[in-house]
Amino acid sequence: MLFHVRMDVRIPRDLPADEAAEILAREKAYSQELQASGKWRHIWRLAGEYANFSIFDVRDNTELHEILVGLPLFKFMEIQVTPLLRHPSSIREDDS
Ligand SMILES: O=C(O)C[C@H]1C=CC(=O)O1
Repeated sequence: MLFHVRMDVRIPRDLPADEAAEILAREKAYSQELQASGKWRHIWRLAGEYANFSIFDVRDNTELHEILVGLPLFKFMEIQVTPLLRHPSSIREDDS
């Protein structure tokens, strides 16, 4: 199942810099591992925002939920999820 996910990152200004750096390093490793697995299919930065648009390709809602709650930055994020399905006019082979 494909999902579009918007993640807005809100790291508190008073979080110590070393703690923030450690969380961001774990976040990057976690994200890149999931990208390599194919479950996190795309990620884009939103210009001018500390946010991303991502596409996940996962088994079901439960797997997506487990991935999202496992994000090291999860407690500092606002997340919006939109389930996607193939458009009947699509000519692409890889969008379902
Ligand atoms: O920077 C972000 O958009 C938040 C987060 C998502 C993946 C990652 O490496 O960081």
